Amino acid sequence: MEGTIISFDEVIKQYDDEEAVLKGVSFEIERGKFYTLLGPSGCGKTTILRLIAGFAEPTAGSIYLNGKVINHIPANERQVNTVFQDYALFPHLNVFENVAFGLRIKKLKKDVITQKVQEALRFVNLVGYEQRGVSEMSGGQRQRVAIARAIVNEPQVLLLDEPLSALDLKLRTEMQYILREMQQRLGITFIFVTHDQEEALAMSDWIFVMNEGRIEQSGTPNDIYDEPINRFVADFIGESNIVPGVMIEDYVVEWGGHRFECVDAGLKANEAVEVVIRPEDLEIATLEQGKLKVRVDSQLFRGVHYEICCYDESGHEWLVHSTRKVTVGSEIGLYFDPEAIHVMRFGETEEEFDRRLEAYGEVESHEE
Ligand SMILES: Nc1ncnc2c1ncn2[C@@H]1O[C@H](COP(=O)(O)OP(=O)(O)OP(=O)(O)O)[C@@H](O)[C@H]1O
Repeated sequence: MEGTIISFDEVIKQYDDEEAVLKGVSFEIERGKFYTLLGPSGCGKTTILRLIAGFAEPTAGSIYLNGKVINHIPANERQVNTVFQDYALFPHLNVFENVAFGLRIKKLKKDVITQKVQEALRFVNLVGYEQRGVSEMSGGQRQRVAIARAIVNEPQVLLLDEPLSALDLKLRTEMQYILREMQQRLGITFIFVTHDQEEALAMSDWIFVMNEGRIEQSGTPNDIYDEPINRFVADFIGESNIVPGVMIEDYVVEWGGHRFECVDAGLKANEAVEVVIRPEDLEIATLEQGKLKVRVDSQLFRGVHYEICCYDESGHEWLVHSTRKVTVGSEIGLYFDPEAIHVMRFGETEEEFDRRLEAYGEVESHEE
């Protein structure tokens, strides 16, 4: 079923007399997609999950589930389940009993419970582990038991609070694939919390980037990576080179005393802007071919690429990811395509950014 399943309308959450943890958050979640709340520690991600689950109530604003306000509906009456960071499994129970727990509370018949638990275990690939104590399992296996326990209740929404953070890198990557695949097979809406930007980019249909109780930007992983709307998002999602510049006119931006062709438009002439170029979009070139002249300061081998730190004539630092090795101390050129430049307005909000893109689209279609 398509359509909105959860929405937040200007939700504020304040604990005691302290500064609000959520400062007016609005968003819509569509059925059957994989959403990620991404942001630094303390920005309010877990608070959003707690509000959706019913473990906390908003101070102001409304939360809707299937079109109905659920601000005061108790947690056990919402078709929502949570997988916590520490899995919250019962250590003294075996796998079967951990997964069956919620069903026993609902007093379902024994054979129905067995059938549902088997189905959930099949889903997470743990058939045969029914009698195993959860304390005798690996982190990844325990994670899968926690997921089985959540999906056995057939929730409409599954909330996952940093479920992979306790795993080592290899297992985490493996679980990212498994979770993503599981979400697509189940067709349940997943709302996943992480502070790991690579994890968010790899797994999500849609990302909300949060900072200090607000959503800074929302969009597909590509939107957010390619078109960050401000310095916070550009810095938080991947590594970026950010320089102050001036928009001369549509498709021409200037910084460090040089003008460059770009693909951005819709800003005011002579407007002060910030220019973003990703390190992997800078190519090592000769001094003649390069658009920027820089001196190589340091170079680190990172396995797939070299991470090269350079400085231009005005002392600005440029980070380059390249498979080519350079000589530290040498002068080199850096080449980039006009598409590699992304121009951001200072402190632009998401609404302003959307309006600018829309206005720009109208200009484009007039010209056709
Ligand atoms: N029950 C509570 N009482 C008072 N303050 C709280 C409570 N729960 C959370 N907070 C505060 O709310 C802010 C946001 O916390 P939240 O757990 O939502 O952030 P987060 O983005 O999930 O962070 P993390 O990634 O570290 O879990 C923090 O400053 C936290 O100290």
